[in-house]
Amino acid sequence: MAKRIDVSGMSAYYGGFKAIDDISLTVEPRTVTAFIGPSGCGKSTVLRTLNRMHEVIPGARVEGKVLLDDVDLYGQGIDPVAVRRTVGMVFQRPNPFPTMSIYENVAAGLRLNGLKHKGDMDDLVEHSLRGANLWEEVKDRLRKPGAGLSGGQQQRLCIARAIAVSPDVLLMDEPCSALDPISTLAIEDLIAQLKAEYTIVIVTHNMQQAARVSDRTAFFNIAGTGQPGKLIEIDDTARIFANPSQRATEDYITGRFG
Ligand SMILES: Nc1ncnc2c1ncn2[C@@H]1O[C@H](COP(=O)(O)OP(=O)(O)OP(=O)(O)O)[C@@H](O)[C@H]1O
Repeated sequence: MAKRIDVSGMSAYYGGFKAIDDISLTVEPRTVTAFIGPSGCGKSTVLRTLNRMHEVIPGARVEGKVLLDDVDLYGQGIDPVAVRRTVGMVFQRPNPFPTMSIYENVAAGLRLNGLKHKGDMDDLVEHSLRGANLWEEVKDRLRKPGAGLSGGQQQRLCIARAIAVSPDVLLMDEPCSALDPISTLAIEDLIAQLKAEYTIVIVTHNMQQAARVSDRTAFFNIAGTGQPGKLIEIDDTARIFANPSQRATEDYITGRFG
């Protein structure tokens, strides 16, 4: 059940340092939005505010609103753990649970959600691994350690783990930056398929990747070291790459800056 994300007037801090200033943007259900911009402009920080991972860092806080459909994720009585179940995340480095088997990596979140029935578990594990385009490669070695897979397979395992608990949104923080080109293409194909069911936001340093996988692109920038990151513009990806409305965006995507 893909949901719409609506960020308004959002600023994010690390202690006294304002890392993000007054961001507003909307992400429609069943679309892929890419966050691009130079290092330190706050792409990962914004991503982590979308599932309340930002505040895990001591002293970090968020101002403003993040709505998932009509629910304010920072509203009173909202459980951050429940938010993280609804808004799944895949990280830069594949991080399967190292001591767990392939099967258990996918099953772990389902067990936390209280699922006990073995037949249901088997079905959901298979469904999630198929959803992550990994089933055929691992179906005969489900009880082997997840850490024994290749980097690209491990990242697809992490995606299987993330989708197993049926999130509404998938956040991906440079999911291909540790992968070779073939594994990168496999993940990009997967993102194109997952879009049918999820709202996806991906941080990437790779312009071609943003152009290939996303419907919308958000360009962030910073005025200088120590300054907060700002959203410069968000628009259809084709437009951002062909005819952006801001000069800074054009300079960045044409490689004149950043
Ligand atoms: N845990 C942290 N504690 C303090 N400051 C942080 C922390 N994480 C990030 N920052 C700062 O917040 C700002 C934004 O960082 P962030 O990682 O969001 O940028 P980014 O655009 O994702 O960068 P990159 O492309 O290099 O990953 C930077 O100035 C960074 O130094």
